[in-house]
Amino acid sequence: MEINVIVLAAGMGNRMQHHQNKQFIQLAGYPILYHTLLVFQKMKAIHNIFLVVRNDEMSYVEKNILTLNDFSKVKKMVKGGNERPDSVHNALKSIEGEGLVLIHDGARPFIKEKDILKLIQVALKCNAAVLGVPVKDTIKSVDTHHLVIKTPDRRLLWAVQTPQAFDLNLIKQAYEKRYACSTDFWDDAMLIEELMNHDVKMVEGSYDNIKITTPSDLAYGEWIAKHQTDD
Ligand SMILES: Nc1ccn([C@@H]2O[C@H](COP(=O)(O)OP(=O)(O)OP(=O)(O)O)[C@@H](O)[C@H]2O)c(=O)n1
Ligand SMILES: C[C@](O)(CO)[C@H](O)COP(=O)(O)O
Repeated sequence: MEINVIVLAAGMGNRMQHHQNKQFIQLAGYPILYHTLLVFQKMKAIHNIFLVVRNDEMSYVEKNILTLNDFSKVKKMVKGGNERPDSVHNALKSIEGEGLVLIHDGARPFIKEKDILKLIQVALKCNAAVLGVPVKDTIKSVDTHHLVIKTPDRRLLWAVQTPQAFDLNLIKQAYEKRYACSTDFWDDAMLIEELMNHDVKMVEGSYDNIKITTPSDLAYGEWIAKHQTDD
């Protein structure tokens, strides 16, 4: 069974307000994207990595990141699209055959091997699984005037992360149908939930698996890099 990973690195990083793509910023001495790729490169269970980057950044990545280690599992660099789902769709089109695909944000460098393995085990059984953590804050739903509509039962709320793992054909079919999705969708699993009438299983991950999104995440990221353990 082939296990493929799509690593997404083609965003603009606007919320980071940095002159460079946020994935190229140094964290614990290496570019963020380097850390992310290395986790998957080192795993026996992972066969192929499809790295999605912006067209004008392909040669930068080739020269400045892929040369920092043995990244032989990176089978292809795929051109990113305007929005995250366009980037995912481009990558899915370049993966052939059958198997599992894990979709991961390049901006989540603290993903742990043990959580990926747990996710894969579940996805192999049920074809669609995501990593997440129970929310720590109380969440309120509000209307456009910020009037509180509802306070959902916190015990049932999880913050979803990546990787998200799917049977390759299932997620390909979902992406083919995505223009039929009437609402915006925020992650890949939402397409499976909304368009494929298929269950998605939540797998408990780690709070450290943050997405580097705003400048304060960099300082927190340095702290995580120093203190992270395998458990
Ligand atoms: N067109 C896009 C948009 C996003 N991504 C990737 O998807 C991941 C999650 O997106 P996010 O953190 O929102 O990144 P950006 O879109 O770059 O951030 P921003 O919204 O601040 O511009 C990132 O690793 C990003 O590079 C991508 O590959 N292609
Ligand atoms: C997919 C995701 O990382 C799950 O938390 C998240 O939804 C990506 O959102 P963004 O707006 O692209 O940061």
